[in-house]
Amino acid sequence: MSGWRTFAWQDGRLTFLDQTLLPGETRYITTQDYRVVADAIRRLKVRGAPAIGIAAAYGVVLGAKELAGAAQFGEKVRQVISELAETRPTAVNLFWALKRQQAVLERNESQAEAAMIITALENEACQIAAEDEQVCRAIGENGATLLADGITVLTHCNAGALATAAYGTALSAIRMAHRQGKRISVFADETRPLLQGARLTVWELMQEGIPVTLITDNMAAAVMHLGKVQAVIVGADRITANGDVANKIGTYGLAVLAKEHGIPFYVAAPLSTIDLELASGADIPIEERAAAEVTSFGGIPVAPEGVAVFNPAFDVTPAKYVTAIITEKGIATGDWKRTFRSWITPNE
Ligand SMILES: CSC[C@@H](O)[C@@H](O)C(=O)COP(=O)(O)O
Repeated sequence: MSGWRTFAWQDGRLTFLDQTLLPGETRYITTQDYRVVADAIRRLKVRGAPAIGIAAAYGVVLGAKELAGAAQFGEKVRQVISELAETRPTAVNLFWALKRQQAVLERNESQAEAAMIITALENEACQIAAEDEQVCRAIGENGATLLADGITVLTHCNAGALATAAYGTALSAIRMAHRQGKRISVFADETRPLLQGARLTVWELMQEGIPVTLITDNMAAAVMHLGKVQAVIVGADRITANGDVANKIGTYGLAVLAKEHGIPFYVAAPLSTIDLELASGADIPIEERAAAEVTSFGGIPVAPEGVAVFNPAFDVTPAKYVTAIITEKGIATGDWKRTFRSWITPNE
């Protein structure tokens, strides 16, 4: 990637790229305050399921550092974990990463001093970030096997390096195929209301020299009908035991369209996005965001004041529309529950 990183951890400070300012400005925020991390997750300065988990894991470290020396240290760190868990409800990676930090706290709490617990939490956060980079690389290598030379793929939202520690998930597959010398072109949906496709996916792909064409969300049906797309590949915020997939609002429509046009619909995600505790997509909490995201565009009002707005940030694609789920362990093409169980050991 061309000289930018989603995260850096150095000398007890977290640095992250403010994604709300892209593509106009590449500005990093450096903080020692977990509240700044929580706020960044809420406001989508850090966004994308794996990236939210990584940011939250570092947030726990920052919170614990601030509490070093406080009475009832363990209890207070648990409160920081709860606060971070309140930031966004849909991406399960957030809760997966916080559970890992909670487990570190609980393993060390009875015999270790605060300083040792903080070191253990820091090691775990760095491990979560390092693992994500490896995992995304593996997802990309597995996903690239599905992308033939010369095809055009359509993607939605941003499932790229910005949404992870590096490489991305859906965009990792595209990246790896491109790096292998395959000629892959991309249609990027703009992804209303917050334009992750236009602002972030296009930015990432253009920096890597991958041919990308921007379309508005309502053009996807037409480009498929015109025979311009050979595969759809998206990321996920949560995948349930039966293979249902929550991802950015608009994904479900693309899956239905892909089926109608006989186009494969691929989902690329790490195992940390699979939630075996939920039986189906109906159980996934779907975040609803502020009306202003819909009633204005780039800060300019585009609807009469006071209009009623429904603004779900995600939708659920039923498993029957999913051709394959690409993970770091391999590619699932059905029999979801059994395949996921064979990949995920309890507590992983
Ligand atoms: C690898 S990121 C996968 C998903 O998190 C991504 O597709 C998505 O829906 C992100 O939504 P966002 O609201 O921008 O956090």
